[in-house]
Amino acid sequence: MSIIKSAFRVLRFGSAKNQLFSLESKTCRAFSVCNKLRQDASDANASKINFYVDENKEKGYAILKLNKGPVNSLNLEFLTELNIQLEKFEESKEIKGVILTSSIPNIFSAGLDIMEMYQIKQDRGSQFWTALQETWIKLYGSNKIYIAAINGHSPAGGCLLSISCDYRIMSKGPYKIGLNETLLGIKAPFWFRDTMINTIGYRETEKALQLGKLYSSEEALAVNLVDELADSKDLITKAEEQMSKWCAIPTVARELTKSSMRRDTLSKLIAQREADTQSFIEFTQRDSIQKSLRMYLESLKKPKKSSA
Ligand SMILES: CCCCCC/C=C/CC(=O)SCCNC(=O)CCNC(=O)[C@H](O)C(C)(C)COP(=O)(O)OP(=O)(O)OC[C@H]1O[C@@H](n2cnc3c(N)ncnc32)[C@H](O)[C@@H]1OP(=O)(O)O
Repeated sequence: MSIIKSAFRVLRFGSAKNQLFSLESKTCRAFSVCNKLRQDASDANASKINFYVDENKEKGYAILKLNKGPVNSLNLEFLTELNIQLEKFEESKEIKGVILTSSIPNIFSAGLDIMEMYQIKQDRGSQFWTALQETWIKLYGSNKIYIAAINGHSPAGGCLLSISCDYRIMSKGPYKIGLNETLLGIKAPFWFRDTMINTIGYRETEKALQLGKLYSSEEALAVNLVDELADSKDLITKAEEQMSKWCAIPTVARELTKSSMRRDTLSKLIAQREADTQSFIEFTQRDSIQKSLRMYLESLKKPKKSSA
């Protein structure tokens, strides 16, 4: 939204302005549908702490630590809470940037909660998908600086969260990151795909998405899926060093540059959010998809084989 707003300020006249205005108002309508949901989510989760926020107003940035055990899987309530927090950051005058990480050792995020796609009612499915779209629009379209400190596994939706940031540092270790949707029998949505293309390029994305490739941290560095590796103990320090560097850049120039790079990709989804939600519902209701999801869920729940 903020990027759309910045773009709106720059493109004062002509059809581009009208187009952005229409995109913005569609987005606002979709956001207002979520307002009740947000209230429900904050009531239901009043006693749980699904993330921690550590704001350092003096330095001008915050650290947001995902904390929804066991694996930070993204369900409707969690996404709704996150969206509220992202909005708070966006509105903050003191916060220039956010380091996005996880408090769960070895796990950044396991991606979408598969239970939100398996045997769900249409209403819930559409609320879930709308909330996910909103998270991506807020993160990818943010005027703030987002640095992902990827402290562990980051498949599928977890990878999307990190590639929606401006810079990624990943812990060295036996961790995997990538868009592995085909391994679940599903196709990555076009906006996941486009964010990946913008990060690692067309050809690498074409291979990665078809193969459902999960990259090791070294492989991820080699294809620019992440920008830097760090020992786990140094991850946050390195992210803070990087954040100081980004914060030192003149704000308006950086924001306008970011928005000019991301506007087209964002506009594509903003222009067709409802159709995209319908397509998610239609796709996930297919018997073949439900069967694939069931098998994938079973494989996750199988007792792990001993490596000895
Ligand atoms: C047209 C539109 C189509 C729809 C497109 C939607 C796109 C989808 C994007 C997605 O994000 S789908 C989710 C993809 N995620 C994964 O494939 C990751 C699966 N998880 C793992 O590989 C591992 O859990 C892990 C992240 C590597 C962590 O391993 P670890 O050994 O530490 O933990 P586990 O024992 O495997 O898991 C603990 C516990 O959590 C459950 N779980 C794991 N991931 C998910 C998940 N994504 N959703 C729901 N539940 C998950 C796992 O089953 C275990 O449960 P219990 O056995 O303890 O009950």
